[in-house]
Amino acid sequence: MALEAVTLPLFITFICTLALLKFIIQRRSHGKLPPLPPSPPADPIIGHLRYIPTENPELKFTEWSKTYGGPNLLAYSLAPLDIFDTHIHTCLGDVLYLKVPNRQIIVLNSAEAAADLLEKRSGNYSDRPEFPIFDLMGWGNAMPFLRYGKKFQENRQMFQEYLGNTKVAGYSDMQILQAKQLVIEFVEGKKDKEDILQKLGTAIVVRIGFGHDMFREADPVYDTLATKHKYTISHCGPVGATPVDLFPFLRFFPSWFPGTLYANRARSFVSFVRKEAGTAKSSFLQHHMNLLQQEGKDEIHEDFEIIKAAAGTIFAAGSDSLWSTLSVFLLAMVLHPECQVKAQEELDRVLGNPLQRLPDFGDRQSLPFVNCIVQETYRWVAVTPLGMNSLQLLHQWTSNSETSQPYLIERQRTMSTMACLFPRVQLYPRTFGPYPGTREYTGMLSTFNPSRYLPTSEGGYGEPWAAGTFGYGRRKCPGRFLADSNFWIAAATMLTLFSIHRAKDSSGKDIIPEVGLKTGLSSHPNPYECEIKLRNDSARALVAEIKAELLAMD
Ligand code: HEM
Repeated sequence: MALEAVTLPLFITFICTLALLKFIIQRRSHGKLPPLPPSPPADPIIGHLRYIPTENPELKFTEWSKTYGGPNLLAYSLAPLDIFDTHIHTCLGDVLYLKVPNRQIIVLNSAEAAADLLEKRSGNYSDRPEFPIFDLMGWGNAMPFLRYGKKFQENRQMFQEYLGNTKVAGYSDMQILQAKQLVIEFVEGKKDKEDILQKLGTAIVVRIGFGHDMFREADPVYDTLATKHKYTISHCGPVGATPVDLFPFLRFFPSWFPGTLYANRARSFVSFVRKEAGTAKSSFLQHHMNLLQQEGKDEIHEDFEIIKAAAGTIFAAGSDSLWSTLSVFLLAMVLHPECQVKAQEELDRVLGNPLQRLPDFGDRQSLPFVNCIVQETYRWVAVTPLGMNSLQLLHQWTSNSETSQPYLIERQRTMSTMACLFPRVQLYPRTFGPYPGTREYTGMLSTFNPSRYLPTSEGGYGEPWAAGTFGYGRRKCPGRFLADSNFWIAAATMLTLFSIHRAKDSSGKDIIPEVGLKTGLSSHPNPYECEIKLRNDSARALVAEIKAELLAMD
């Protein structure tokens, strides 16, 4: 008893001394370390939670960057300071530090800052944080949400094999056919333009992922996919920022508990993609299932789940992103008829005037201005798969602490790159040299100007393609070759055949759409109106040929 009376206080004193020593050592070592990147004022405990808007947070980040952001000196330890020129002090801030409960965020506001970390040190910045909301939806095995490790690398390999540049070249006939179907749907005018664009985005990835060919008219698989997917994208909240993401324990609480709304919506989402998909034609799913069977693995094997998740990812990551990109393209054409005219002059030179044929992939090199429109669409309003609302998927730091001058970044400080802010970096004189005229960046309203990429001898600014459309480093979009070729052929075909006009109001005046993005799992332009008409008689004749070709295939 007496011994216990002595040992307990001794033990408590020992523990307290250890804790005190640890605290002193940490304070000392942190004293020597550089500070965190600059940060706007925050609340105690909840940090910036109250100040990060759920709608278009990227605009707030831009505003904060101007006031609080620090220069991109993350590369300090990789390169000598003189790589930064004298404009550095006048630049908008490249790097911001934000804190919300359970998560610390480094916002990289420029392509250089993003490349410095996510590309040059991608070995360290390729992890992902946990996304409980997607676990609940049954997407825990889907590549975008996988932690960096063996499973991720195996997934990545599967994607690269099926969606690599050479493999995608083999899908060109199917992509051209889908672009033709898109044309006919516009000419028939039976459906809303967004439904037509969504169907194109879906048809291609469903064919590649699951081997299902979508019919032009009602298709039960498509109808289920479209309805359920629309529900999901509009009900799951901002990725990585729902209450359930920030406080994972909420998923275990009953539905009436505040904050569990997202979890309940997610629970009600079934992984319908896997059930609905047919596997009749050669596809990603069929190819990998055959491989599993050859290895003697049956349907309850863990690898089977991984393959189903990968095929589901092709659909989820690929369909909306193409749909949104096409919608942004039409919006740009409505707002900038001068770009349309210039592209059509180029198309007429290559395809004949009157038109002799539709464009195909072999024409891409001969159509520089069409290519500029494609690249400017990516830059102007950035869309990301799975709707990061211009925030790319969070990259997470893997090792213990990063002490690169002048900022300290520790483990669990989650990296978030901002696609929407990459355009802004192009205003920096230090990046691309001085420009004529003043160009003010105002978020996503920045000027749509495809000529910026043309050489100065042709009246352009000679800018390189904007960085970051498909992400950075080891998590860069594996579907980028497919996405880019899908978008290119659809855009080139539409420009060849159609003129895209502003709709008129009741008094006959042009309706000029406003540019804005929806927030949710998918970043999509706000609804806008436009008129799509055949451009001339030769376009009409080509459409009649396409119709006959498609009818013969039915
Ligand atoms: C215009 C269309 C598309 C755009 C703009 C786009 C863009 C992106 C971006 C920005 C990321 C995040 C990269 C990062 O974390 O650094 C990403 C990831 C991803 N994308 Fe795409 N993407 C598109 C189409 C597609 C398509 C068609 C597919 C599949 C067929 C696809 C599959 C994926 C996957 C699986 C990931 C996750 C990669 C990982 O976590 O390692 N994407 N995409």
